[in-house]
Amino acid sequence: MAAGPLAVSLPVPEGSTCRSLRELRVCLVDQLEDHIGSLVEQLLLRDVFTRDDREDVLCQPGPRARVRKVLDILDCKGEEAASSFLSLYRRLQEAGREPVRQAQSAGYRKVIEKHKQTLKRRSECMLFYNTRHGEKILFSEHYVNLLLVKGHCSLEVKKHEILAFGQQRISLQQKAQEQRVIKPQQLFSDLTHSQAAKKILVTGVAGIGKTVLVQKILCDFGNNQGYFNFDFVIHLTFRDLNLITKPVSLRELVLRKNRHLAKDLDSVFANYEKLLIVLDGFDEFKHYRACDTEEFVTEEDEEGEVVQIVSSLMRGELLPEASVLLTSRPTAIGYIPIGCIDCFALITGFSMAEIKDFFIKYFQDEGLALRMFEVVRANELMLTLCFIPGFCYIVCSILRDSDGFSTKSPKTMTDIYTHYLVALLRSHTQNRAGSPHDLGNEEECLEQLSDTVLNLGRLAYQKLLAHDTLFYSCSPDVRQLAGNNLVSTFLDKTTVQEPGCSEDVYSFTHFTIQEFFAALYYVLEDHPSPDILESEVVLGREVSTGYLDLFRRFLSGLLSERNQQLLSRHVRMGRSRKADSYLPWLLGDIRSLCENGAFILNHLHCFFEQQDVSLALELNPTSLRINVSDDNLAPMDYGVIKYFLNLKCGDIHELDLTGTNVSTKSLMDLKPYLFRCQKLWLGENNLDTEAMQILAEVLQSTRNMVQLGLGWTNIGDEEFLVLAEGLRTNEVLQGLWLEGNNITFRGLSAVADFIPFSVRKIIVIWNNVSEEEAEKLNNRECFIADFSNDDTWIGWGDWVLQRCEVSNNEKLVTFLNKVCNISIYCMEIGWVETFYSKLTEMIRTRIDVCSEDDIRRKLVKFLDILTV
Ligand SMILES: Nc1ncnc2c1ncn2[C@@H]1O[C@H](COP(=O)(O)OP(=O)(O)OP(=O)(O)O)[C@@H](O)[C@H]1O
Repeated sequence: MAAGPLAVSLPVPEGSTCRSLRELRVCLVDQLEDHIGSLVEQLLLRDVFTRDDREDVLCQPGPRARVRKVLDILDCKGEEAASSFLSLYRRLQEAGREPVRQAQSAGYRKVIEKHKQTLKRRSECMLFYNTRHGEKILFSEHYVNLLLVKGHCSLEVKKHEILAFGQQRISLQQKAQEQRVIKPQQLFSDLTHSQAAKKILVTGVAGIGKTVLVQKILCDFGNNQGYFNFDFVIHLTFRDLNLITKPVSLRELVLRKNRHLAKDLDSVFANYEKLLIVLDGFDEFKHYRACDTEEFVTEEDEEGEVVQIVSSLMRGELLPEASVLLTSRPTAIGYIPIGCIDCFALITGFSMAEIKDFFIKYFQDEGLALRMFEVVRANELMLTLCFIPGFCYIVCSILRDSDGFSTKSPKTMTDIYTHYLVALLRSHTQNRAGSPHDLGNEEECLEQLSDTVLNLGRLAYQKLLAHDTLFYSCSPDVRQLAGNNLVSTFLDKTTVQEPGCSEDVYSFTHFTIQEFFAALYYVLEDHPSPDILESEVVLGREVSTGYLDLFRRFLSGLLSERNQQLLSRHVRMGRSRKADSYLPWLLGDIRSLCENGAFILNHLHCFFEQQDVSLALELNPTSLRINVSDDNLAPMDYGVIKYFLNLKCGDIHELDLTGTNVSTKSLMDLKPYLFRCQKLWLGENNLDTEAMQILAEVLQSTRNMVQLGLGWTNIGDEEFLVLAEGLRTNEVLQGLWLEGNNITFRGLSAVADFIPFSVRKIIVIWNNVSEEEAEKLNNRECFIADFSNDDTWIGWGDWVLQRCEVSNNEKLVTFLNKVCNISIYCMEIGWVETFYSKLTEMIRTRIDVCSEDDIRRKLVKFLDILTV
């Protein structure tokens, strides 16, 4: 039997709720037997019941036994659960007091069923950005939980999210919102025991899943999974509403896509408190700025402009008790009359578990999915944006087509961001209000799109140079953009509440998107002002170290031929003249970095972005020194290093992996290249026996390695002895740097017998060696256990000074932190004094030309230390 409202209402006694329920038990069983199904679902939804509780109830024989089971469980759970139950009960009571309406009739029930079947059919397939014919994907098999949060997010949280990378970005997402996450059904339920929300606004950035959430609601409703408060859900999209140019009535609007309701629409409207109207994509509405109209339509048959009908529904002037769910990107919500919204919810996308789930559902083969997921997890930059389902989807489709980036393109980060940009441009400009496609003129369309992209790019570029990630709506460059529809695809808006006023703050969805747009602007604009790279070239120094790394990588990728071609199909661009000057500049820079041993990692990324193996032929440095030290290397960093080293064969004069957090696995991956190294620096990493085993194998057969640096790597006797095995057959090693480890005199003595002839020094200062033992070691030919060996240390000092010379300011500070610390107490040794006075000189010169205040301050501090 179908459940109707309660026929009789029970007076609920005062006092303890549990006790009251016990007293009312017999009557409740009578009253609730017809409602038990939906009641249990509601209890589950409010987290009063667990899934196990529900199972316990549902396996009882018959509805009366189920009610009794519910009451038993509530009794065990205590007061809070009993109160929640009571509030549900009261709602049923209230419904019971209302006059028995047509809703009860069998005919009405049949229409509900028919409508549900229609929604079920319409929502059973998932439509992706680029689904093609024959690619029917079942919604239920592909839907992944979305994080849906009630209430607004603070600016502080926003700021963190924009800047955080990779895993950190994704877990921030989860942590910040854990407390407020709700399920889609809870949007409509009365969580606070007050009145249920009737007018609900769901917002979130482009591609975050607003439309998919709507589909989820329709699908669940069609499948009788929840939403029992509603008899009908009517789905309207603003994209469709835009096509209506004449006055229209609500009845006509509904019937356009719901002909099956033609005969029964009166009943649907008559029961409007059981009706949910979903309006999807407010930001796409042609008239979204005119919604605060005061001209209302109050009857469902009254004709009016579409905007009047929409606004009347939102404000409750038309079908006052009907529920309305509105979705919109954040940038347009300022045009929704504030007073009409009861509940505000934000979709924040996926956290790590959901991203993984998405991959599993996408690839439909768990093994493959997990492999692909690992590819993404290893790529910080790619992972960063995966909180947006739309991006996740694009990444997956690219991974599928390119077999995990191993064979075909796209291969680089810029490729992925460009695909994302193109997909959004394509998907969200079609039929979009005021979009160029409306003009039906390809040329004009391209023009407008290009202008918008250029304007967005200019904003991104200028704000990047000013180190800004949040842009206030009052600034003219933002105001100029705010009215543009396409802009909402890429900008996010947060409204900040200040005492007495509120202010809109814009940001790109993520900082990386801003960096990407800034680079795009640099490519598209003939004379960007200021020209960041120009000033670098002219002034001969980097404007802001590190800060522009990602901008440069994107720039290189965007200047590559393949991305220029892809983009030119969607935005107006000639072959950028910048590419002609950029490549010689990049190659020239890489050449000198290889020769002087300065930090090269970001340049290698730029080189990788080009994906042009022929470039390697043009690059012939006199020596190959690869310095990537003092940066925590991510798997994608190793990828670009290996890419470069594969193209440049021959000896590697120096590979500096100091302080990179290199793992044993990465070392294993790098093994083929280690054989080619003449000098290998692995200091300041935690190395274990397995890592030593790898190095021992390299030492056994290398014909190249003359210097191996393992200072401060936390190795003790055990690890050292594993390494030493490799020395037995080695004939080329000259210097082994073991300073700052835990090796004992015993360990060192044990290897003394088979140290190869070639070895001239083994530096063992700061190990587990007493002064006396150090003395003994110093007397053996190659051990150096203090600073008295001038030859060695002068050589070391020269290397340090050269490294300082070629380091940019940021790297220099990191480096000075280490070398200024070492041994002030050794000042009386001759070479130390000379070394420090040269260092002081170098710092002075650097201070003179330093334009960055914070760096200058740090340099002055070092100077103070050294000149005491
Ligand atoms: N919950 C989800 N489960 C699986 N895939 C999802 C989910 N949400 C979104 N997606 C994927 O992301 C894509 C974009 O989602 P959707 O169109 O719902 O975003 P949107 O927020 O409506 O974006 P816009 O504001 O640009 O219209 C979908 O086509 C789908 O591929």
